[in-house]
Amino acid sequence: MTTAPGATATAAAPAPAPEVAQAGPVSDDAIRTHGLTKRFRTGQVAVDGIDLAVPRGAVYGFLGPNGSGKTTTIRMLLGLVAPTAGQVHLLGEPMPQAASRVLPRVGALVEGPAFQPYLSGRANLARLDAVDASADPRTARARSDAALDRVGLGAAADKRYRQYSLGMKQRLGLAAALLRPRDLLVLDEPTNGLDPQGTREVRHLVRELADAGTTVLVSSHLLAEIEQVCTHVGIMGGGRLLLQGPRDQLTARRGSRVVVRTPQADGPAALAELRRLGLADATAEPVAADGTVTVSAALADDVAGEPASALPAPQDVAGALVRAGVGLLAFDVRRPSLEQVFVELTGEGFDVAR
Ligand SMILES: Nc1ncnc2c1ncn2[C@@H]1O[C@H](COP(=O)(O)OP(=O)(O)OP(=O)(O)O)[C@@H](O)[C@H]1O
Repeated sequence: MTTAPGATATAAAPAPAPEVAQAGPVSDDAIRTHGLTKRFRTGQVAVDGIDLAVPRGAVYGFLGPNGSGKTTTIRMLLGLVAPTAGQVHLLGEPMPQAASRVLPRVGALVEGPAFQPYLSGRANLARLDAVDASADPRTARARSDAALDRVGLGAAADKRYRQYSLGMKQRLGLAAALLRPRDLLVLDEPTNGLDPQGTREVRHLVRELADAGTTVLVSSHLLAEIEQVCTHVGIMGGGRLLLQGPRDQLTARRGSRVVVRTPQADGPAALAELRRLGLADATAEPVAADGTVTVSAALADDVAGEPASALPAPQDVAGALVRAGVGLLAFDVRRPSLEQVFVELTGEGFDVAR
């Protein structure tokens, strides 16, 4: 669990060396793992051979229920925990060998060394900034203030850390990750403890950082909270990476349906036409109070068991219905949410603990 937000994992890292030849296989991804595995002494395999691929420039939602292995994976990515097996490349360089070169370019919000409880938020950031050998001490105050403002903590900058709410602590952890420009941000449950407004602000911040060219990996067990900001998604379950890829493709491929509303009299014709077009699972809902009927059918290849090319495009379905004389009051393509995809894949609710 990520309960106590703490300092960045990068705070104590030395300055980046000048150009150094890359070691190991070169990948263009911001994060790449091969067979990454963690077996704890208890015998529990918390992470089970995962191949994570986070393209540069992506906002990668690293999602999964409590206990699915997200935090353990993130700790291995950052070199905070040694993998039992497998490899990690960050920004094209092998970890942990290249840690001193790579980590200064990586901002992280992870459970870790606590902030000093009796120091203010600003003073805590100043401490972290001071151990960064590459940071100019003359501009330390400006850096801390900018980071505090960015996460909405400007007004509480002089309050002691111990008086911060959980949400304020979480924001300070984010501010620490943002003390300097980063190529990659790794945020473990950044919305933990935040109210809906704070959650929206984090989403906004993530989008802003991504627009400025930073790759972001953001973990959450609350899928709906984060999925709207992601370009890519990886879903963990029981230590395995169950699904990974561009967000739109993941929901487009599974369980999309065309949904058509017609006058009641046209319902049977609509149903027949959808079946004739080869769409699976065509069903009609009971007639609504306004005398209309909603008919739907599966549009996705894996549901129909057909290659995608064999299925008509949505606009062709609409055209065929009109040609068949069906009165169209509404025509829609409904994609499932990521949560529905997850439930379909695992047969479990998203919040089920292991
Ligand atoms: N140090 C440890 N020793 C033994 N088992 C551990 C250790 N740390 C984590 N685990 C176990 O490994 C599994 C994965 O935990 P992890 O914290 O990585 O999950 P998570 O997906 O981040 O969950 P959450 O959303 O609750 O933070 C859990 O079953 C957990 O109990």
